[in-house]
Amino acid sequence: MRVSVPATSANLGPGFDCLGLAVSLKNQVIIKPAKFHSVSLKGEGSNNPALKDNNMFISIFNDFYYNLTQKKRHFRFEFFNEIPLSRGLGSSSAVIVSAIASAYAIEGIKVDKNKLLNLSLAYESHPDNITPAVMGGFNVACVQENEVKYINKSIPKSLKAVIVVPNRPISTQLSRKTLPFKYSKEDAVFNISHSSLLTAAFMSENWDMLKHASQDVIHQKYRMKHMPELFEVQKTSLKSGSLMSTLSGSGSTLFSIAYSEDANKIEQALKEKFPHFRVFTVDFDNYGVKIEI
Ligand SMILES: Nc1ncnc2c1ncn2[C@@H]1O[C@H](COP(=O)(O)OP(=O)(O)O)[C@@H](O)[C@H]1O
Ligand SMILES: N[C@@H](CCOP(=O)(O)O)C(=O)O
Repeated sequence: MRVSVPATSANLGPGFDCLGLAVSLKNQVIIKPAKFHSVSLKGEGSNNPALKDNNMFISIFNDFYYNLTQKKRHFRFEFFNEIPLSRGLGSSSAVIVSAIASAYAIEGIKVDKNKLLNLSLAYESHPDNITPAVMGGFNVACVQENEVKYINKSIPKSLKAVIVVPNRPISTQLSRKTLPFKYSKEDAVFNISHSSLLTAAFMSENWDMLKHASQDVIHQKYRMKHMPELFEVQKTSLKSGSLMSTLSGSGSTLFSIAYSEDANKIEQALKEKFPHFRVFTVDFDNYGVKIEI
């Protein structure tokens, strides 16, 4: 049984805790029944011993598996991770979604994507990462009475994501603590209007509007000041032709969207200026979690 989940970029500037999209960078896990518990880990996180001994995927999987079957069994878990940890690309959402999907799939129990999304909500209370991780594409989501209400839309092949991953992680939990407790009415209006415009731009494929619509005043500046180089990354990306450039989730990744034909030029400019950061270009993912039994 194999499950793969895409990385996600949440907020997209003004859409704090409500907008997110999926990119074709994936974590994959293969699980087989076995005589003894064993774990193999390749790719991101493979040099982190804690992920072998105390793995969030395995504890969520075990809880769900036991609740579903009332049985305790041993498995071999083979992880192939492409999503960098704690860099704002939804690594924790990918773990949550894939662990729950796997517990169902290993027993051959079908779980529809809406149910999977709402089960994931118990572990990740803001829906802007889990929705694209499950559904793929661009997503607008909110939570009402413990249920995610969302609308999603595919992103065309004519766009690519240019991603800059700094060498320092940022924990989502800690990063949220650096944000103000209160905002002015002006800041609220600024973000509501820009987030609405950004949503309309994605829905109508009005890509030239992204640059104007992706502005935010409620979270990026507070977070990016802890890594001031990110302001330069953002400027360089926009100057080199990206359509928008925003902090990915809570950071530290800077995420840009570009027309496919401009992506290479933007990637090269960023690589030249920020040789100590990882810079790469990927497609968008319009499918979301994939379960193969
Ligand atoms: N591949 C993985 N396997 C197990 N746990 C993971 C994995 N990726 C992330 N995690 C867990 O999620 C935490 C990172 O979550 P978070 O700070 O929200 O970062 P992100 O922005 O990448 O979602 C890690 O410290 C680890 O506990
Ligand atoms: N809306 C959340 C998104 C966190 O995304 P992550 O990928 O950094 O976990 C926030 O801004 O805190």
